[in-house]
Amino acid sequence: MAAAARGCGGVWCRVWQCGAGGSAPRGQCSVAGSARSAAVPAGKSGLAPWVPVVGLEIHAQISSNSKLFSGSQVQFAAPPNSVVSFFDASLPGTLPVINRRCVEAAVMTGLALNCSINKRSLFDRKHYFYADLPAGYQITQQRVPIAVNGTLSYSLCTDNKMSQMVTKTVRIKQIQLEQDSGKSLHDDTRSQTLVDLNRAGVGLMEVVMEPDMCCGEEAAAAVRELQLILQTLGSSHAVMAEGQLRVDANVSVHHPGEPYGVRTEVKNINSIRFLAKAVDHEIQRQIEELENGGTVLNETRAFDSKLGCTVPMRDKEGKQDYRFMPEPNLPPLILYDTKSLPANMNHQQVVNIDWIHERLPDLPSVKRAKLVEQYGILPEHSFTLLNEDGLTEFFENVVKHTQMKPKKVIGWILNDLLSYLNQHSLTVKESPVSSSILADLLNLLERKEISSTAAKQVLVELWKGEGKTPLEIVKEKKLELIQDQEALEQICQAVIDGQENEVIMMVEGSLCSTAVCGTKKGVKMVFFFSPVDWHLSCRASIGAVKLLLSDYQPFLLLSYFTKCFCRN
Ligand SMILES: Nc1ncnc2c1ncn2[C@@H]1O[C@H](COP(=O)(O)OP(=O)(O)OP(=O)(O)O)[C@@H](O)[C@H]1O
Ligand SMILES: [Mg+2]
Ligand SMILES: [Mg+2]
Repeated sequence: MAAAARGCGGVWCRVWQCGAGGSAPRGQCSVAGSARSAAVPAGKSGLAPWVPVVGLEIHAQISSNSKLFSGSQVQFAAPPNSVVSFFDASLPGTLPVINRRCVEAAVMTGLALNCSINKRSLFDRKHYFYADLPAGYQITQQRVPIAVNGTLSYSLCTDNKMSQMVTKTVRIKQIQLEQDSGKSLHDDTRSQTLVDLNRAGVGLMEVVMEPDMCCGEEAAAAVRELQLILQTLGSSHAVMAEGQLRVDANVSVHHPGEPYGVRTEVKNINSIRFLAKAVDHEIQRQIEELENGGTVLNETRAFDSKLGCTVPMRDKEGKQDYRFMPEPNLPPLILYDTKSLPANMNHQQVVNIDWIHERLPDLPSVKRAKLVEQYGILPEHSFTLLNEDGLTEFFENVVKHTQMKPKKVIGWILNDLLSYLNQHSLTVKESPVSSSILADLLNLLERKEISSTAAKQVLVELWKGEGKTPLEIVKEKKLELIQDQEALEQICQAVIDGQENEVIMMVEGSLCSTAVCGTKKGVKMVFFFSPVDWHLSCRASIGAVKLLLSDYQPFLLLSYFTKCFCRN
């Protein structure tokens, strides 16, 4: 299997072809790794290369206190069937009452995704039979949804380099309001299926994207951006692990210039990483199928994360007839804008699109631009800041409480804080070092009271979360920089006098510019000092002397340091 970049679309749009190199093993997605090559080897079939097409349907649970059409609570992980009203259980005689909050959340989301908001939308019944859908139908918006014709811009990096980012846009076909279903819990040991209706009737927004993407990486980046937007708006918590954001990935392949191929739909993917893998696997599977003379069925599949491949779902739907019909118990949903708002009504009595528009928070793209503008940080760093929940606030708090320049602060946040948190699987909010403690530490560094090597040592102590302040640790570990030149000279002299063998004294980093050579009892001494802050280097040198003499061949290190020195 070989893959290559499509000339016009840059590295992101890939053209696929089964080549002489043979197929990648089943279940492995070779997209990310191999798609960078520019050449397109001839296919087995001898036809033009394959173009993958990907379109997503994303179900976002609306963050609301109560359900879409009933007053029962929305509560994740509540005891089974503890938050179910008569309406949710479809008892006869119950009627839907629309939840204003859910409507506002959908309008907000539509506006944030540049959609046109329909001032008149309709509800329909979509019929299918499943144990966790007691009514036998779902109330959705099939004919006229609440929002249509939007766009979502998302960025992704080329060749795994954060510094080379490309921004792409996917069209949003529509956003529709609909009910979630209940959950079926299969107990294989007792051959039973238990039904939990807690989720039945929770408000969902289904965001339907046009088939504008072409690989798993793009799909993943688009969903991540959508997730950030929803979380910024507060219209959905969008936590995938809790099922608040579920993705159906539609995938097909075709030859350039030919109509789109038959699509398969990989249902209910609940992790961004799995989404990328599922899409890439499905593209590969379809190409292999077609190259081997088979056909792609219009079927529903699931992603098996253990095997890393998609598998047909047991409940193969084929072309299911949903018998859509207008929901007779709900009138058209009417929204207003400032122009159409009747004189005797205010925004509390109706949903006013303009009123919501004026109150939209800054979206992630705007926040990133502001971070770059305000703090002079690199665009790719603004992406990292927004990617971690709470990291932007952490960074801004540190900046507020330190004299260190934001450009330097970002290095400590991204290199030290983030790598520690990642290593220990902690969120920013769980960091043992708070933003104000980190700011205190950076202030000591900025005031040249400690070296950056010492600051890193202090940070190691701070991670232990023992409640000591950076200054206490500095004093305890005697890490202060000695500013008194005479005292420093005495220390150096003592080191020289104390050595019998050849001595190399190393500075911080490799920016050495001054060497002082001396001899005592015929022993050569070489010192390297930092050009900026010689006493700072001296301090490090003392530690280095011990290290060099005990752990390393002084001769080998000497040649390395001399190289450093010559370079400068
Ligand atoms: N040839 C294709 N290849 C890949 N994706 C496609 C193709 N044609 C359509 N799609 C995508 O399939 C999705 C269709 O979603 P839509 O909700 O309109 O219909 P559905 O899947 O039939 O309905 P349901 O909501 O019941 O799943 C869209 O995201 C669209 O971009
Ligand atoms: Mg759909
Ligand atoms: Mg679908």
